[in-house]
Amino acid sequence: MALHDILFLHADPELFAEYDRRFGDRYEGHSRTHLPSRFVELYEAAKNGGRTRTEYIDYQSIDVLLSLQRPHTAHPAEMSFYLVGQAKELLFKLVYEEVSAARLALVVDEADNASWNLRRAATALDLLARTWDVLATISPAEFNAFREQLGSASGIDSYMYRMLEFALGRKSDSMARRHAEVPGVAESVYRELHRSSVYDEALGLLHRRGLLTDGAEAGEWHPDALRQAWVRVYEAHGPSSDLFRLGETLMDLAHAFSRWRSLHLLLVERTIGNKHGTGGTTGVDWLRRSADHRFFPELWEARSILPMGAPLW
Ligand code: HEM
Ligand SMILES: N[C@@H](CC(=O)c1ccccc1NC=O)C(=O)O
Repeated sequence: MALHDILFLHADPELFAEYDRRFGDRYEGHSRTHLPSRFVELYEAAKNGGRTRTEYIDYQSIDVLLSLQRPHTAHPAEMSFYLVGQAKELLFKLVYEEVSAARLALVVDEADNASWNLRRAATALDLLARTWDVLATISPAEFNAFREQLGSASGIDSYMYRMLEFALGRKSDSMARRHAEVPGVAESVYRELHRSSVYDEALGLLHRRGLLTDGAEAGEWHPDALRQAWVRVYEAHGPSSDLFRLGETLMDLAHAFSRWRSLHLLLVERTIGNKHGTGGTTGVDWLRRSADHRFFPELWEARSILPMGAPLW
């Protein structure tokens, strides 16, 4: 069993004592909170008379999940950085799945079912936005202790994040290209790049319901027509309308996403200041521009042109 094998977070002091007895001399350089997973497995198996799994473990592959924490250094703060990064990826996937389900519901004219999925997506994004608080407990010096080991790895290459952006309608050839050479990933990223977004499908529904009537040029809606369509929704429809609820739930999602970006920017500024990013950008300046982006822009812009006075509903 090589010591650089999968490392496992475990709290049982008996386990450490046993490990020390057997491999104490090979322990050097490793955090005392981590042990090779194979060792833990065999130890648990011996203790349980050969039974190594429960239905709980099987149901969510907990053992596999907990064997995937492999920080590259022994610096204690790296485990938090690593785990939060993994947790964010899982949550991006959850948001992506819900957005995909909403897109499908819109294709078949089920606005309320779409809003139901979007509501869950927005709530998961709120949770994602709060995870920055955990990273804010890592001081700049703690982060610098292991930052070099990250090499050129950066969240900018999160393909789950990128697919989510594409599914929401922020398509970018240049961002897709970053994954073009990655087998097993490129296909999914490019499929999402070329698919209609959840916003495209929402606009399709507005069109079929008679709220978006003119302004299509070469298969693209004119932004004026889109702004007017949302103004019509807000003026003529209240909370009892499925289109009103769709508009406001899309807004909840866009709002939560923008909050995630702004809090990321703030966290990065407090942690690395004006240093360049590991992904090759200028860092905070680049993130500031990215934080200005809004999903479903005409929904935001409709706010500026909604007339004063009581609505019609
Ligand atoms: C101390 C922690 C972090 C710092 C200092 C940091 C810093 C940065 C910087 C400087 C960038 C710009 C790209 C670059 O040049 O690297 C970036 C982009 C990005 N980061 Fe982070 N980051 C941190 C944690 C995270 C975590 C945990 C995630 C979650 C997966 C994440 C997700 C992203 C994403 C998705 C982008 C691309 C944003 C976009 O395309 O608009 N970051 N980060
Ligand atoms: N771009 C960051 C590093 C970063 O975000 C990162 C690096 C390696 C693995 C994951 C990362 N971010 C998300 O989890 C930096 O410039 O320090």
